[in-house]
Amino acid sequence: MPDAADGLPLVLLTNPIHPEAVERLEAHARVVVAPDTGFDTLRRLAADADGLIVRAQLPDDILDHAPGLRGLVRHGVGLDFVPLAAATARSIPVANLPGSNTRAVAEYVCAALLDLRRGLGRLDRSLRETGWLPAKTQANDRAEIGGSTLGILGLGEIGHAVARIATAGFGMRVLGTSRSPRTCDGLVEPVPIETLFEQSDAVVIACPLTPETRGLVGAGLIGRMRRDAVLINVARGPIVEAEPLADALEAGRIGGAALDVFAMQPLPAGHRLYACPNLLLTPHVAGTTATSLRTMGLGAADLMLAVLRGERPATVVNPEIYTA
Ligand SMILES: NC(=O)C1=CN([C@@H]2O[C@H](COP(=O)(O)OP(=O)(O)OC[C@H]3O[C@@H](n4cnc5c(N)ncnc54)[C@H](OP(=O)(O)O)[C@@H]3O)[C@@H](O)[C@H]2O)C=CC1
Ligand SMILES: O=C(O)C(=O)CO
Repeated sequence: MPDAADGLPLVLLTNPIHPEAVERLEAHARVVVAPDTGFDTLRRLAADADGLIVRAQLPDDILDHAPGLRGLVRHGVGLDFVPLAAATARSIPVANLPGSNTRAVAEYVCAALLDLRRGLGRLDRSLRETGWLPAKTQANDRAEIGGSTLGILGLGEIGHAVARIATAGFGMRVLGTSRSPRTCDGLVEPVPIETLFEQSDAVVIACPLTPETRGLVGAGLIGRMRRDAVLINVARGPIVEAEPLADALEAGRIGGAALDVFAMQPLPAGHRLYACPNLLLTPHVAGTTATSLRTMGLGAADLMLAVLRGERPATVVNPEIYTA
């Protein structure tokens, strides 16, 4: 592995990662954790970096500030956090960790679906704040999940995992829309996106953020949802337009929603979404469990060490740099 001035290459982490992963990296590299993820901080620290492990959005021009960078590794799946085209133009390998947090996200989807349907959080707050009210005023008037219809937009790792649990665990009918025709081993009925929104009791967004998916779920599709249907977004905030969603929730035109991701993260204080009824908000944690953090950390460390040894990382997403 080529040496930096003090004998070891420098790996910059945008955020802390699992301690075992840091230990693995430190056997071969110096590790620096950014004190914050402000773009100026990341640009400044990138100046000396040989490798960058990414858990936060990077500025588009980060590579202009990282003359010695030899590889970018995404601690997770979504590639919208990294300037992929710029890295490819500079022949810098980019790798990610497909499947590393799939189960965590699928379990989150189930938790959100159950809470939106059964209202455990709401009932807990009511019991503590108001006391024990007559059962009929507290009863959940929503249908059971079993036998209802789930719609999944994006039938990749997460979509497939959710479909498996929904069919085997809940006995749901599952509809799906994806870029390539997919049935997830026959578990999913492929349908056009309009049908997905019209016929589903719950819609899960599980596709990447791309130019095609940005703003895809707007007033048109939200307006097609059934009155008691719920929307769960675990993918990326900009795929779902916040204003028409807030309008629909406030007017009671849909049954509820759960959002783990937002166009602006952190979701700014005072944002309209905080006041919407029947809305569960979580701070981009669907893919984060003790299990997935260890898997992602060790996976990212191994990919980075491969890059620093001059090897092609196993999950490189811009393989064309090796053939050009
Ligand atoms: N909230 C969180 O903590 C997490 C969020 N995520 C987000 O979830 C996304 C999906 O993750 P994952 O399932 O692991 O990724 P995958 O790449 O396995 O799956 C994404 C799927 O979306 C499909 N897709 C792409 N474009 C469209 C489109 N325009 N319309 C419909 N489907 C489309 C892809 O189709 P095709 O197969 O044809 O390419 C693919 O099947 C990630 O990109 C990331 O942004 C991921 C992990 C954690
Ligand atoms: O893996 C991803 O894309 C995530 O969003 C995890 O935080």
